[in-house]
Amino acid sequence: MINWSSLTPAGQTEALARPVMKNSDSLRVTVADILATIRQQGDAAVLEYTRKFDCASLNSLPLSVAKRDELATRVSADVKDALLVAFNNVKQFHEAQKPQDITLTTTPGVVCEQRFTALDAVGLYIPGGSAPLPSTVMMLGVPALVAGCERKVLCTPPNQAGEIAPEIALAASLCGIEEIYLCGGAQAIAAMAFGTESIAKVDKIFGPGNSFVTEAKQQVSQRADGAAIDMPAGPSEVLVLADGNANAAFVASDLLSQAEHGPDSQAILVSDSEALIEATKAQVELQLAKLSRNSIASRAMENARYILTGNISEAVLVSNAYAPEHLIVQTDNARELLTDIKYAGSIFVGQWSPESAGDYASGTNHVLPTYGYARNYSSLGLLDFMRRFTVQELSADGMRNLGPAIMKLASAEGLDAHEQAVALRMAELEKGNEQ
Ligand SMILES: NC(=O)c1ccc[n+]([C@@H]2O[C@H](COP(=O)([O-])OP(=O)(O)OC[C@H]3O[C@@H](n4cnc5c(N)ncnc54)[C@H](O)[C@@H]3O)[C@@H](O)[C@H]2O)c1
Ligand SMILES: N[C@H](CO)Cc1c[nH]c[nH+]1
Ligand SMILES: [Zn+2]
Repeated sequence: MINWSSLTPAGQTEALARPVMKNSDSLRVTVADILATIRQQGDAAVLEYTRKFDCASLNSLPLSVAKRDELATRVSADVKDALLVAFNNVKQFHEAQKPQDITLTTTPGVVCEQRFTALDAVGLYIPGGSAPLPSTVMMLGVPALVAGCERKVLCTPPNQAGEIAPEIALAASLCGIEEIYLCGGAQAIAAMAFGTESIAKVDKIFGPGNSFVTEAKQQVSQRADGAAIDMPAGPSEVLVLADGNANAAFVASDLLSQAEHGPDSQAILVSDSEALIEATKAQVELQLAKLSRNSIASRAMENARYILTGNISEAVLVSNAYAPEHLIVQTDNARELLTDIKYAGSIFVGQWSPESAGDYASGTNHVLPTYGYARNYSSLGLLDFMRRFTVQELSADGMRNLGPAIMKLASAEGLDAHEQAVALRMAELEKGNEQ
């Protein structure tokens, strides 16, 4: 247990350090090598990396729509029903995010508009190294569907049989995704960003993944010939902020639900109650022993932090300093604390709101900024799949009204051609030529 007030500022920074950031230099080099190889060798290199990292020997990357649909029939009826519940909630919540166009007359005769249009080609990365995630298909596929993106390209690592999980196939079919490629990791990101013989380049890449995927997304987004990305969404994180009245079993289960994603996941409990921290630790041991992914979760829990604060206000400050991907608030006055919480990807309020609800089925998006990027990035939403652009139209009167101000500003900046573009029109209007 870490006693927050006994730490120096440097100690506080160290206590909130993310574990995966430590080997970032070698990660950068490994990923840069993979990207360069895919740019030079295309499909052949993607297939080779797939053999190496996913132990799947494939002859080609696409998975046909017929195969997608055949795999989807293997999903059991109850899982299909649950997927439909989740699909409908996620769809409703993202449909509610549809933006309104704006049309405004700023000066008589000067009309300004803001319009929205769907991105053409989007790349959807679905992690699959450790667990196939059909829920992530919906978190990316539903907003792409609601936005109306023309091409939806899904890449996910194949299993050793060279297939994908039936649930991923069904979720893809619900979202109308017809282009599926069997590849994962940095090589899949490179293939979508630069294009290969079989995968045409996309405009923007979405989706979470491990540190190789996250680093690859960062690198392709920095190249002119690469692609835009949604956000850095890497290994899962959860911070639970709880007071002495919280249910220790609930708190432990929330910490473990993220720990089981991967050994690099991070789980943090911040509380003003030493008793709650001790009870949670005991619950973690009890529950951990029964998990099927015990060894993964145990390794992640080696990086877990239990932080004791003087009061709940200080706990909120700790949470803001960490800027967690998920913040679960289990205190008596959970909703009241919302006004003081500045940075978190998604917030779960009260003891009946486990992170699992948002991960699967409540309707909010589970693709969220990690590594502290919740400070300046937002949770994924419909607008990320759209472009915003403006339109303007000046009538002759609009030109008469606004022209003098434009000419004055152009002249002040010493930009004669700008001034002339207005002056020529004003001269025509003075001659009475309005057509
Ligand atoms: N932030 C979010 O919104 C969110 C949502 C869901 C999942 N996640 C996270 O996504 C991650 C999924 O990770 P995963 O590993 O299960 O699947 P993944 O699909 O992200 O990664 C698997 C790929 O990693 C590559 N890889 C593995 N070892 C490698 C190596 N030594 N060198 C180069 N490449 C290598 C391989 O290409 C493999 O196909 C988890 O950390 C989970 O917490 C985050
Ligand atoms: N917790 C993950 C986001 O960090 C999303 C997820 C998918 N399946 C279960 N959980
Ligand atoms: Zn999860």
